[in-house]
Parts: sequence; C-alpha cells; structure tokens
Amino acid sequence: MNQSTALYLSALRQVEWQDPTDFNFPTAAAKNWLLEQGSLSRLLESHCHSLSVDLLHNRIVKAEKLNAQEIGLLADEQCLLRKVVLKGDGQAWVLGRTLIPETSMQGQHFDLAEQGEIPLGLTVFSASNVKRDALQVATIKLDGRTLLARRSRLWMNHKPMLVAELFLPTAPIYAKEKSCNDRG
Ligand SMILES: C=C(O[C@@H]1C=C(C(=O)O)C=C[C@H]1O)C(=O)O
Repeated sequence: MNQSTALYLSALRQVEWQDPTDFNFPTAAAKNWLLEQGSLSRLLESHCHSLSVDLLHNRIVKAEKLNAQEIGLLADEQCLLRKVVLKGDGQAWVLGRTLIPETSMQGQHFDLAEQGEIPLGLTVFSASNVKRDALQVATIKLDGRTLLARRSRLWMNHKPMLVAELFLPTAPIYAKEKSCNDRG
C-alpha cells in the first residue's frame, strides 16, 4: 500500500460523520453522488469504460477493533475488513472500507470473503433483497484539498455491512459543473 493510500485510509477512520440534512453540499452533482442509494460501483461504471478494483486488505478483525459507532451500526462481533481502491479507466476514484460481520456472511449466495477484485456493490446489489440506510457524509481536508466521503449501512438479504467511501481527487464527483454561462 503506498503512502498516500495509507494517509487516506487513516483520515477516513478519523472523520466526523454528519447527517446529510446538516451538510453543506458543495454542488448539486456532489449531493447526487453522496446520496446515491443504488450501487456506487454501477454509478462509477457509467462514468468510465472500465471500472477495476485494487484489493488492499481482506482479513477478519476482532470485535474489539471496532469503534463504538461501528458496533452500534453492526454488531459486537468479528468482521471481515475489506479495503479497496476503485479505479475508473485506471484512475483511482474511490477508497472503499467495508466491515462485514461474520454472521452477515453466513447464508448468503456468495462468499463475500472471496469477493476479490470484483466490485462489492455489483454482488450486493444483485441480491434479491438490498437496502441502504444510516447514510452519513463528511469532508476530509488533506494536502490542501477538501475531499468528500460517505458511510452507509447496506443490508444484503436482511444482514448488515458498513461501507465507508472516500472520493479521491480525480473522482468524477469533483468534475466542474457546466454552469449556465459556460460557453461550448
Ligand atoms: C457498496 C458498493 O461497493 C463499492 C465497492 C466496494 C468494494 O469492492 O469493496 C466498496 C465500496 C463501494 O464503493 C457499491 O457499489 O455501492
């Protein structure tokens, strides 16, 4: 893992999550990205020719490694911790950090521990019963930039996982919006 990825992951762990109703979205487009209820992977796919995943970490963490918010949103049990970088046409767009309780992995049609370099959302949102709740948003100030992040709980066949996503500097969420007076 390179230094900037480690820095981003550390920042994502320390962020102060906010309720979307209290958040000042920088643009309408950013609001749409942050509040996306469907698969973020699918939304990213629609902005590139090829979406790929670099798997950085995929190991079980003990319950004592979870913070109080994570325990409150999930359960006080050991979880699979999955960290990835989602890339659009080779550009690093999103850092994903997902906690999947062991009980959430049981009884699924897919072994989520073996997800590998397939975007998690493509599998989760293929399930018959999926919903997203507890969505929170945040800004992260790093290297003189303000980056956007979100965290939400996904329920796959009534079993929860917690997904945190940091939008990296080249992500399409930051694309300059054509204002009405933009020429061309
Ligand atoms: C949860 C989703 O999966 C995406 C893919 C991830 C992965 O492959 O680990 C992690 C976070 C998400 O950005 C989604 O597409 O909404």
